[in-house]
Amino acid sequence: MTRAIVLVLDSFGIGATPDAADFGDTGADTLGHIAAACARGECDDRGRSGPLRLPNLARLGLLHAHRESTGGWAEGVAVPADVEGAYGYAREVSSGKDTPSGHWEIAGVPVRFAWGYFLEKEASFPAELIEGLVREAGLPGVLGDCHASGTEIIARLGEEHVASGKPIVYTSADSVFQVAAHEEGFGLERLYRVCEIARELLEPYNIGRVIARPFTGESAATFARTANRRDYSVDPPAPTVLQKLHEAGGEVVAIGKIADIYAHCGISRTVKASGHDALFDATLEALTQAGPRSLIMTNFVDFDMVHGHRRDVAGYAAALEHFDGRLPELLARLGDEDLLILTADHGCDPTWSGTDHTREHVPVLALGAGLAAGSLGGRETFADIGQSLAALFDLPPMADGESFLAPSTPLTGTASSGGH
Ligand SMILES: O=P(O)(O)O[C@H]1O[C@H](CO)[C@@H](O)[C@H]1O
Ligand SMILES: [Mn+2]
Ligand SMILES: [Mn+2]
Repeated sequence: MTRAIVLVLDSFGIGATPDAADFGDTGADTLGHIAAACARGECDDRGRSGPLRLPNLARLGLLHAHRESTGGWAEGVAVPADVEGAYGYAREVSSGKDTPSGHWEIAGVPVRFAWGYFLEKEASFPAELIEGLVREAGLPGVLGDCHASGTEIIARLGEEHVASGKPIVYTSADSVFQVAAHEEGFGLERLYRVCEIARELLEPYNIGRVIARPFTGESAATFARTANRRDYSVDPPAPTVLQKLHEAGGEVVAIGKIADIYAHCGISRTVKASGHDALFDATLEALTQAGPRSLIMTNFVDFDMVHGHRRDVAGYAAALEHFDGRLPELLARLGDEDLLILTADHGCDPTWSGTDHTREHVPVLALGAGLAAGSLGGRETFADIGQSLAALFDLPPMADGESFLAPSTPLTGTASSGGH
């Protein structure tokens, strides 16, 4: 029985990386700044109050990992006497601080090439791209064509979109082309079709993702994005550990956005769920069903999408506390040979300027598979996770990363005994 559960807390950074200055992110610290705001009483909102409480993540070593990353304890958060997990922090070698780069690097494949970006804040897209999209998708035109926050732009242009039938196109500091349209007025399937056409037209521009952003509501005051978001990613540049495991006969269960992020490469089964409770429930259910050689990977997107990008500090704190509160349910279901890894794909410091991601270390919290409790230190790349998974599943080593699983763990013995 060799099973791994990888939970990606989307955007949960634990302190700026050495190269953060290249991204304008010197001093960013998603966990540290949320903790400090809570300690100052600034997050007494929506049913939560006081210092940040993360007892279960702390037992796994989160606070120790954050201290190793930043040099200081997260303010006001209770530090446990004993840490039960192996903990560390990892820096990113990929060129970007976007979601696909982070996830692919976690799976052992860093993105060393430079993505294309739309850098202009206004009139962001080349005229021939928009002309092609209007022509091929039969559109009356487009709105937006700028850098924007997705919630702000539907409040600003949503009514004009509904009246005109022109979809809203926008981008950000990430390598993305996003299309927002009303789910009923414009039509969900039509929006997906527009995105598929855009995906093809964007081929020369080296853009990582096209994202469909459907919304509902009657007016600017009530427009709200729905769970029918869909991401159209390019394929990872090389086979990830998900693909290696899948091809070797293992089962890869992708929960939430995971399948979209990996462009459906190396996925055995996709489980869609919306909201952290549903994602957590789906993860528990998948673990109950998981066969002897399986990887369950879940992306908890709301940390990023609902709180990080929205610069909603109290909401981020509450979401972390809620996630932490559910962790014991998962820990209780883990077998001795199971490996649990908690990590993140980039930062999105909700106290930072703008609305974009922040270049940060991510936590690497690991439990099980014979790992001793204690520090894994600073890891040179997120790919150490992918390399560890390759070792766990007795796959050929990945080109990048160093495994943190000791060669003498019981699992290596299981693997070499030919049990699978
Ligand atoms: O502001 P919204 O639409 O949430 O967009 C954000 O989500 C995108 C993909 O994660 C990022 O590139 C960022 O721009
Ligand atoms: Mn992300
Ligand atoms: Mn994001």
